[in-house]
Amino acid sequence: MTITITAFERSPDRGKGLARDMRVRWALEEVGQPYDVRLLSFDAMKEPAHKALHPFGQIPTYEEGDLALFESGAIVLHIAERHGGLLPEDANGRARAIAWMFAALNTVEPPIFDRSLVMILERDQPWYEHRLRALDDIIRKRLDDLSARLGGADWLDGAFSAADILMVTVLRRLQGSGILEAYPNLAAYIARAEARPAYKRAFAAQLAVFNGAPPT
Ligand SMILES: N[C@@H](CCC(=O)N[C@@H](CSCc1ccc([N+](=O)[O-])cc1)C(=O)NCC(=O)O)C(=O)O
Repeated sequence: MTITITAFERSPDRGKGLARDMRVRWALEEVGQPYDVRLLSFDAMKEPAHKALHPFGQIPTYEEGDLALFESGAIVLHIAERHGGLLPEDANGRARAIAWMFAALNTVEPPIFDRSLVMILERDQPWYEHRLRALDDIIRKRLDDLSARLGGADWLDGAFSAADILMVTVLRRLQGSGILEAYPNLAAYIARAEARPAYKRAFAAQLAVFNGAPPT
């Protein structure tokens, strides 16, 4: 059955793969599932047709037969549950991987995403510098603990999993901020993930959209 996801017609991240369709593309590439993409303008996202799929008028969404999903984390989990290779077979390992998925989106991503928003929307506000420093302190606390837990491991908990897809897409948003340089094992973790063929295919596909070329 055809899988269709939604993505920005023209991503504000200028093809850097920071929009949240990237994690869905990556998961689909990891499990070898072909997919179609419906590209949406900002205005189209707010139209009734899309809001019937996504109550908040955002991307990504995922459609397959009579299933329609929103929330990139839930979509990645669905892909991992429907296809092998992204979650451990054993029940405890699977539960731990799902805990790490929640950790990526609930514990690590919020201050990092807020930092992006502050830098875009609040740069001219009197509180900007203080707010940015406060967020950087929270982010460093999270990365201190994540770096200590990862140590010299390749992936968060044993084999590569859906949790690594989410965590790496969260951490990539810090590239260029100067924060990751203090965490060589996290930088190596991201590079390890970016070297995966499935990651490269997903990244190339979203970049092709930004460059206006039809993906090969
Ligand atoms: N929790 C939801 C959040 C979805 C979401 O934030 N979607 C964003 C795009 S990805 C977030 C995002 C936006 C921009 C950049 N960027 O780098 O420019 C990166 C990521 C969106 O549709 N925004 C339009 C709107 O809200 O009206 C999920 O994980 O799926």
